[in-house]
Amino acid sequence: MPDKNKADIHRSEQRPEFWDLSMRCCQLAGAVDICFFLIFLWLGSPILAWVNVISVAMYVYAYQAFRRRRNYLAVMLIRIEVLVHAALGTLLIGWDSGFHYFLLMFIPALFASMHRRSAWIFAICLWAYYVGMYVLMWFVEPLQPIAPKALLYVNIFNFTVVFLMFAYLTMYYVVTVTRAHRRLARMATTDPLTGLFNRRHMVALTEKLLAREHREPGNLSLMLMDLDHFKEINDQHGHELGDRVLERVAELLHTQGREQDFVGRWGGEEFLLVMPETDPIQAVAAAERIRAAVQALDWSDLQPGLQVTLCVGISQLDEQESFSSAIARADRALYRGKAQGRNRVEQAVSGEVDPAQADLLT
Ligand SMILES: Nc1nc2c(ncn2[C@@H]2O[C@H](COP(=O)(O)OP(=O)(O)OP(=O)(O)O)[C@@H](O)[C@H]2O)c(=O)[nH]1
Repeated sequence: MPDKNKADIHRSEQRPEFWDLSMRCCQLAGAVDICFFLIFLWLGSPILAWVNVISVAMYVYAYQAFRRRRNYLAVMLIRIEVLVHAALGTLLIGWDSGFHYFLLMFIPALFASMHRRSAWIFAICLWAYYVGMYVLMWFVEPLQPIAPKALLYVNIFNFTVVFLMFAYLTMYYVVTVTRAHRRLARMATTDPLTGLFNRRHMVALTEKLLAREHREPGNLSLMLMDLDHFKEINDQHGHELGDRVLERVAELLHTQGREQDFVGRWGGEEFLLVMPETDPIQAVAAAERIRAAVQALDWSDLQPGLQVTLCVGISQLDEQESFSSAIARADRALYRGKAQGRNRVEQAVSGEVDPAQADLLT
């Protein structure tokens, strides 16, 4: 493939929203030009009517070019159409027709599609073109004038179209940018496989909670969970099936928490459930419920006979204790559960881990 084409395709994959918006512009502009064709036929201005047929053809072609990702060609077609159409409309029926309003639509498009320096150069050229046309029409009479009332209607129509297009495109742009922001925020805070919060976000959420907890101590419980013999599941049935197991367990954990709890993927096959306002008895009961629910999961659709269990380590935040220290205690409890045969819930001992060592674990 020639390098130029490759570069064009590469550019087309950047800022997809802009190209999507450009395709919408083609549809809108094509529809407006069909209206113009009918209006100018009715007003008895056949040259302008047929100019609009050419314009519609150019927009159809530009739209097809966008679909084939030939964005450079499409953008050139649109630019030529708008520049020539505005100039012809103005020359034929006068400045008061308002065809020059369409040139203003270029300004945001230039800055959205080009490097800043090129955009400024084009914007200055556009300004010169606009002012040149205005000055020219001071000295030249329209070549195919229409009745003053008709001119007023054309002006109002053009103004309204540009007004609506600006409003619509701005709204579309804002919606697209907001959606992109949300997508980025979701990607930054969730684990792509399970859809649960990722470790970084869990730390951030819990730290926030801890700040409140240290001001007004309550009962904050941490539940660290780790699937048993997960390496064997991967080794015996494949990594793909291992991923499905993680997804299904994550789904279950997501449904088990209360409204104030939050759950995330802490590591490979480790999960963390943070439970505010939960005393040790409630935490153990919740952990037992989860342990039993995981054990009871039905895997027959994925791998008949598969059995999945997990161990849970629970810790309660001690007064003025750091998050990493509480997690480290839960981790110790968890591995006690592993050592005692797995598929178990274990409670951490208060003050079990030296907070200095605990920092190494998060
Ligand atoms: N399929 C899959 N496997 C993962 C993922 N992340 C980590 N693992 C695997 O999880 C396994 C964890 O194994 P170990 O740490 O030895 O623990 P285990 O086999 O569960 O043993 P115990 O925890 O002692 O019961 C490793 O084989 C990792 O490759 C993942 O996203 N998908």
